[in-house]
Amino acid sequence: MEILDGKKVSEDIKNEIAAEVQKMKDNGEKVPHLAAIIVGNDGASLTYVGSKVKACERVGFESTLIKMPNTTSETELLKKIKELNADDNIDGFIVQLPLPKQIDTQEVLMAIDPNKDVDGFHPENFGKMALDMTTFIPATPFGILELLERYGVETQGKHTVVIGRSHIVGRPMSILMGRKGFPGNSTVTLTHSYTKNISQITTQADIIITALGVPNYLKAEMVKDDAVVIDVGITRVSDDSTEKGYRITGDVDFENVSKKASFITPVPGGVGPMTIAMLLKNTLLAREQKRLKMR
Ligand SMILES: Nc1nc(=O)c2c([nH]1)NC[C@@H]1CN(c3ccc(C(=O)N[C@@H](CCC(=O)O)C(=O)O)cc3)C=[N+]21
Repeated sequence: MEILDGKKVSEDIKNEIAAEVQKMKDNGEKVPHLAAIIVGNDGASLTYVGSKVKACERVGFESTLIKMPNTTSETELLKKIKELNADDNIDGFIVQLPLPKQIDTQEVLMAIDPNKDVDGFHPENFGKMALDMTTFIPATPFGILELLERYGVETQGKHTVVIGRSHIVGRPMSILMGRKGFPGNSTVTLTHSYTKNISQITTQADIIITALGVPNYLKAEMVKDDAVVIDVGITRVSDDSTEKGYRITGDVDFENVSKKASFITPVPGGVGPMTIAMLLKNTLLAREQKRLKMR
């Protein structure tokens, strides 16, 4: 069994990005500038956005964090988005999800200029992704592809089972793994809450990607020998023995599943740090006005 070390690979990627930023500085060019809007004060969301800002500093990007109250109306948020769309100083921005219930998420995502949509959530970018066109690939799926690639995990002709059909992870992941190119060319099964006999499906999988948010969901009996297991789950469970009073846990029963898997991502230190690194990568591409295509 080999650990897919997202913490380490994300550091490598950040070093690569920092070197690109240094070149930009040496040439007297403007460095990439990422902005993030966060509405409300959900603890986990604030932590993630904080990590994104810190990562920007680390690679030499400029960053702007815009905090709006929980009571923000959709109109107010749309106005802020229009400002960022028009601001030539901002290369890319994200609106942290989830949003408070008075705000329609799809309306918000559609308001973002597709050229600044470094999350890749705008329907135009999502559509391009599905059509194998160059675009911003959503950061979490992009991070998973990058991990598979850097560890030389074969995806071609493999059966990939994705658990969970969220717009930000499961759905794009199912599309990307089945796309032409590398990593891709996989045969994909997308499972969700209406899937029957899920164990019968997961035990056929060469690659399993769980994005559910249910701690210890994926048990050893659900996994065949030598499967590749990618755990996208991140759930905070209270734990008084830790400094913060909580620890984070994935969807996978790591202790038992890791004995069977050929490759497995840990939580923490797997997909999470990769998500942040790939958001930076997309912002660099936005600055360079480039998009990514699979090879
Ligand atoms: N518009 C938008 N884009 C996102 O990309 C987005 C979002 N909204 N909303 C929430 C999810 C979640 N997400 C994570 C990012 C980093 C870690 C991360 O760094 N995790 C660390 C540990 C963090 C901890 O200790 O809590 C790890 O897994 O090792 C986790 C989760 C981005 N998301």
